[in-house]
Amino acid sequence: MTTESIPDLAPTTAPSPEDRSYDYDLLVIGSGPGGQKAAIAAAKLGRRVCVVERKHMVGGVCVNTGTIPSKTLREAVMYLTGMAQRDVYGASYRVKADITVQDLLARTQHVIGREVEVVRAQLLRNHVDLVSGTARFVDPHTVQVTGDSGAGDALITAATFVIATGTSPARPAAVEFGPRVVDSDGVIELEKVPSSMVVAGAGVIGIEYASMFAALGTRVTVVDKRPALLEFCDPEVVESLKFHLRDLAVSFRLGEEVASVEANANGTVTTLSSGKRIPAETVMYSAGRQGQTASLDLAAAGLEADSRGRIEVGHHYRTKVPHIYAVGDVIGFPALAATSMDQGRIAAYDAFGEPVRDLTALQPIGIYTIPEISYCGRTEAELTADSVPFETGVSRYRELARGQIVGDSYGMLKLLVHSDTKELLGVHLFGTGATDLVHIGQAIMGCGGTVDYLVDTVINYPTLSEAYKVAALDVTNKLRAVERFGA
Ligand SMILES: Cc1cc2nc3c(=O)[nH]c(=O)nc-3n(C[C@H](O)[C@H](O)[C@H](O)COP(=O)(O)OP(=O)(O)OC[C@H]3O[C@@H](n4cnc5c(N)ncnc54)[C@H](O)[C@@H]3O)c2cc1C
Ligand SMILES: NC(=O)c1ccc[n+]([C@@H]2O[C@H](COP(=O)([O-])OP(=O)(O)OC[C@H]3O[C@@H](n4cnc5c(N)ncnc54)[C@H](O)[C@@H]3O)[C@@H](O)[C@H]2O)c1
Repeated sequence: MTTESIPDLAPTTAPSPEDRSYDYDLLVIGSGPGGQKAAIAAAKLGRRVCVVERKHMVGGVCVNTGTIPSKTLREAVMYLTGMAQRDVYGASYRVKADITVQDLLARTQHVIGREVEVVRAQLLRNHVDLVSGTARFVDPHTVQVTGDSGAGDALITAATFVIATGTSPARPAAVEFGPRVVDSDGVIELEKVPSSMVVAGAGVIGIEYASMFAALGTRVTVVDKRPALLEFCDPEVVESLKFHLRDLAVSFRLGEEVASVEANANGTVTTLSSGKRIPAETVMYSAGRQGQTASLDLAAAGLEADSRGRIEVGHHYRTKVPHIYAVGDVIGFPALAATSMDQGRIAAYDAFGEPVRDLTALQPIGIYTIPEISYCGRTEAELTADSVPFETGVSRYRELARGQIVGDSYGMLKLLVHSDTKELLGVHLFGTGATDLVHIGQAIMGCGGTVDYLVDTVINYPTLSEAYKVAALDVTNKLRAVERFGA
């Protein structure tokens, strides 16, 4: 939550590096992407930095329960099911016939372990102290750290603070969670791949896990109270995703609310507000997240959180208490790992008077469904609402040599181009490599480039990047046709 109401204070309120009146120049609470980058940025400025994190959570939600486990699980699913190769070797192609949770977890645990080591090593070599435990404010310059091992509490003082405590899954009071009813933390600890599953809440988390389980052969029913899926994305792309998921036996119950979930030893029954009852072996709840601020005693620091546990910040992520910053998921939208990292870096620079630029408005979105989705810039609906004249250019992977080689016949790239200036306004991708490929379009848009750049640029062959060239020529042909027909 960023707001204009918090004053943009400058210059820094932090003491000089020589001032030793506090234990640290910066104390960071939480070691997820936001906290890590804040700590390292401050350490690079020669500051004395400490990070407080729970023993089993080094690397944050990102490494332990969120981004990294889910994306590694997806990779394991893609490999073991042979999903990406079925266009080439046939619909019955599998790398392994009976995929167990152990098969999937082997890869996930390996990657998590390595990532935790990377985080520890980076903090260590930058001389950042990592203190194990849960932090709670005692006053605006002091936290009490309760050790995980039951060791006594420690009081640590600091001149400045970055709160990067992230979020945890929101758990409705009416739903009893257990072995059969899990949230996104519990789904990576299931004992077996369920034969059927209800996914309650089709945000990004819900739809990514729905894709993975559907690929594993689970019969998935997706329920969401919103009438449309991923409504911020290009509707054509979302339609393609739904087509693919339906092909994997996913059912959609959109515009429907989960009223209650009953679980027993045999399975679960999810009741919707419309009265429908859906039986399934497992239910995964992914109906939003809650800021992890309850344990912080924010009032002792002069702060408060909203009803969803989020902290309000102003320019450069400063809270209303000038020496305390908040970054990452705990401040709300967009709640992404990459954004959190940059917010952490910017907050640390601001705290210590280092000149820093704001993030550019052009933010990429990457959704790791099967197949994956990515976009950057404007959507057709936004441009139409703003009366911006535009033309589209489309490239289908099935017409690219690399698309045939990798066996992706469904992928597509769509460019949105200003009809008069030829400026690139948006890029939307669906299919193999979408989350990487989007950055070509982002770079062109970031530099104010036009579609002519793509027309005049030679692109390696055979690559999926060639989709940009094909789509650019498509737009240009359409624009030329308007001129020709108009004349
Ligand atoms: C299932 C899932 C999949 C995701 N996939 C993606 C993705 O593909 N791409 C993407 O960009 N983002 C993804 N995200 C979001 C991404 O994980 C977050 O945006 C990112 O982790 C937020 O970073 P953060 O800095 O806010 O800290 P977090 O990673 O949220 O970590 C916060 C840390 O603070 C610690 N903490 C909390 N309170 C205290 C306290 N009082 N004392 C000490 N420590 C404390 C916690 O233990 C935790 O380790 C996903 C999230 C989930 C849940
Ligand atoms: N690839 C990525 O970038 C990625 C992946 C996963 C998560 N994330 C981040 O994590 C955040 C949280 O994701 P999320 O999916 O948990 O939250 P969300 O708030 O985006 O989605 C929750 C969904 O649950 C629905 N819902 C809530 N209560 C319901 C009910 N009773 N019945 C039916 N539907 C209900 C809502 O309508 C909403 O669509 C995202 O906003 C995103 O920033 C990002």
